[in-house]
Amino acid sequence: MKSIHIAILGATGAVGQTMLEMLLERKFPYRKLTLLASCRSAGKEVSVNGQNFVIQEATPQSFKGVDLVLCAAENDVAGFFIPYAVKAGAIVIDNSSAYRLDPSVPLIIPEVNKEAIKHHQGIIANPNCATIIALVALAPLHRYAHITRMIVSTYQAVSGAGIGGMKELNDQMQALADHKPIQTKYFPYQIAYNLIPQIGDFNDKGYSSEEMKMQNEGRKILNAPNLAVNCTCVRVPTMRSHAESITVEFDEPIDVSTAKELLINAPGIKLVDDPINARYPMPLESQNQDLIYVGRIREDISTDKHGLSLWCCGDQIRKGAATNAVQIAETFL
Ligand SMILES: NC(=O)C1=CN([C@@H]2O[C@H](COP(=O)(O)OP(=O)(O)OC[C@H]3O[C@@H](n4cnc5c(N)ncnc54)[C@H](OP(=O)(O)O)[C@@H]3O)[C@@H](O)[C@H]2O)C=CC1
Ligand SMILES: N[C@@H](CC(=O)OP(=O)(O)O)C(=O)O
Repeated sequence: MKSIHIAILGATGAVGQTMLEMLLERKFPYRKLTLLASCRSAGKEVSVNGQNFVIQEATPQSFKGVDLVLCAAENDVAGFFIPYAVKAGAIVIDNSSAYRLDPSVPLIIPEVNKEAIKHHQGIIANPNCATIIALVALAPLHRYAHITRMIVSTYQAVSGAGIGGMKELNDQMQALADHKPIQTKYFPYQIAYNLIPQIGDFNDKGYSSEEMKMQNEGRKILNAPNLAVNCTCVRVPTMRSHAESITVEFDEPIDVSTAKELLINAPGIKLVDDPINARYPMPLESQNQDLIYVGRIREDISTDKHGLSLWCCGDQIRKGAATNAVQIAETFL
């Protein structure tokens, strides 16, 4: 693809705005850029790096002549518009979970399984943000010794729920400071000064939809249908950058120093692992950038199987969504 007309669907949202920033920051060589959102935003101007862009209302006709669509809308909006975009001949890189488990749709993290892009039939899916963060950190280890089991607890920032989630935390902090009643809309309970162990709906075994993504998407991305995953996802009152505690079992021995060596040279990772000097990944350090921070790497002392535990943090709007999608788009240049 030489001279690209690219569109962002959901361009006013947390992910869509960051996609726009990433296209500009990474100097993506587009010929034309179309920004689409709901009728509520039509005509609004957005400004990024001193450049102004006007938002258009998305309609089924919006995709005529578009080569690439970066979709940053919720499942129902993505599910409605994407078939029109594909019919119009565009390649769609979708951030929603609408198509992720469709066998005809590659589910891509460029650092992990870029080669699968070539099987696309018009749609390429961007994985769940917590899954991207975990797998960027784990893939270099998995290439050395296969991961057979993962036990994960996530600490997910409010921005994972979009622009509305960030506003809700800010508003609640302000209301509490002003001794006013707090409002909840995006989260089921007060999130300020709280933790909420629910992201998505629960299945009949008691796991939330967010927790099942780590298993189902992880198996597809790693091409490991028998990978055993037990995940607990928690919403925490941080603004940006998810954190994860991960314990993994491997089919072969892998010691802590080998794991550190593999990670220090791996793309997309910053190893911050010096606990004696209180250096470990934290969301305030990993936010607003694309690197996944990994640290606290240690032997799993609870088992004599080959196990390691680690802790990682990553900005889920950047590498967990917008940048991952733009990296996929760059493979079409
Ligand atoms: N936030 C995150 O960390 C991550 C989000 N994702 C996924 O990315 C997608 C977007 O999430 P996020 O940016 O957080 O959400 P936001 O709520 O911040 O943004 C939603 C976007 O969708 C647009 N939209 C809503 N309804 C329509 C419609 N009828 N027609 C066209 N556009 C519409 C909104 O436009 P308007 O402003 O006009 O309403 C807005 O641009 C979701 O699928 C989410 O699951 C994936 C990984 C991480
Ligand atoms: N659900 C994630 C963000 C997200 O949108 O994920 P997904 O695209 O898988 O729904 C969170 O709330 O932190």
